[in-house]
Amino acid sequence: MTDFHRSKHSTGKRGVDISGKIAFLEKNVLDEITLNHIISQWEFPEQEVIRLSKRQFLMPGFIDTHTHASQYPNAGTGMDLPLLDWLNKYTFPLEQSYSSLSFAEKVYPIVVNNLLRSGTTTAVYFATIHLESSKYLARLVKEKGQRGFIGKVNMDCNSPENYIESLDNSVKSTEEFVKYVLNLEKDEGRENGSRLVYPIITPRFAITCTSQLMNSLGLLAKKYNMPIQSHLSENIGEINFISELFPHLPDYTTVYDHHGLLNEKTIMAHGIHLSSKELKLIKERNIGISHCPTSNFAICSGVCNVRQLLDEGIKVGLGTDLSGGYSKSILNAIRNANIASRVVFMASSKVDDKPLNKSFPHLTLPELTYLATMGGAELINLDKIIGNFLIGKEFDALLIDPDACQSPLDIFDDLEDIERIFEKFIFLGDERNLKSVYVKGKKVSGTDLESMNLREKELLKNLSKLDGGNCHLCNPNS
Ligand SMILES: O=c1[nH]c(=O)c2nc[nH]c2[nH]1
Ligand SMILES: [Zn+2]
Repeated sequence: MTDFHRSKHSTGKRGVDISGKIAFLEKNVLDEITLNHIISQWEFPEQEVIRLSKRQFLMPGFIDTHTHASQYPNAGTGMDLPLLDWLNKYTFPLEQSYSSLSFAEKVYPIVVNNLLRSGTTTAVYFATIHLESSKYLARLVKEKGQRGFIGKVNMDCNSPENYIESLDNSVKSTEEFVKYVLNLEKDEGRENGSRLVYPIITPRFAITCTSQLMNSLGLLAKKYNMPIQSHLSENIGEINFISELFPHLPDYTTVYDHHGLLNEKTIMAHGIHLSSKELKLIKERNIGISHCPTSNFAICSGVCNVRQLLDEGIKVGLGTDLSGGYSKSILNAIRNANIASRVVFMASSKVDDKPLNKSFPHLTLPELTYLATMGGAELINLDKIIGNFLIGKEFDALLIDPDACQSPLDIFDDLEDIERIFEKFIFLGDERNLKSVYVKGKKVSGTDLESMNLREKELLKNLSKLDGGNCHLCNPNS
């Protein structure tokens, strides 16, 4: 039996307390007598105990360390071109549409709802260059109860004429955006735990930012002690263009360093084609790499050697990189990170030297799970607050139901233990298995009825075959 509890009433110690923090953990609660003992010991009301069924379990929420909310409408399309052509043909024209706030109002709620539904409790977002639409995304993330880092994108060169900012405007509107996001939670005392939404400085990449803009953004990040995100070493054409633009600097990583953009709060997406000198600099500056394998495969950017990054002691998290990556789901990123690590191994070994039937250094299930949770928390410097279930951390969690209605997992009772069920969820599961999604102790999404609005319920009812499974939709009496 596994139970947890959330109390709103008392300041006494609780499973998950009123500020959404984990107040205690108890092991081996195997019968009602022990449970009742714990209930009275911790003084919480019986009706607030949530009992998990035999095979249900909790895991930390997923952290998507790199995604473009604005590119969501393109997800699943446009995979026929490499990065720079892909940006020009598909991505910039879509992003330009967010000059209209009403376009953002149509798209962004769908993005945030869908990421939450996929178990992404924290997302690090790129918006677009547009101030009002970016502010709207930050408001929305907070309203929906997701944890988020929101970046107003900066681009003042090498960009389409209808999707570019002046240097002056870019810096001014970024500072306004930062102040706006910082003020969103101004009235909510920090005794309620960490904030939910943070601004993040977002030079798109060194191709679309002048030296003056990058310098100014580095100073702004310093002034407000803010994180920074960008793209690094994703594609060979991109790297060649960088060396044409910055011939006086030795490599791509140094370009960012030279402009004051690398520190322990910097997240760089991709980092596929890095030299050993660049790896050394990345380690020295303690920046994190967001590994985006779905995108790396989809637009043929390359295969990132995550084992090497980890061996160098570099922080790594996972990113979906919508819409270079076609999937919004971190489960999908985990699966592609697994494949990428095997591709790296197979490409680097002669089958004669290292027979594939011996153990090989692909990423393991614990490592993949780590990248999707604690690894991400380290990148965003929230590793003391979220990422696992230590006492005192905030409860960002997924309640997984392997037996959910129309679950893609088949469980064979005679064969399974919890490790196998967990592995099956990671490789076969999807949002149908996410019964509840919690951020800071509050349920923000999930398949159970209470968390859905009417439209969502109708939609799910239509999708469901009403085949007598065990969810409320299939079986209203259950
Ligand atoms: O995958 C990517 N998506 C983008 O939108 C982008 N912009 C610069 N570099 C990029 N890479
Ligand atoms: Zn990206």
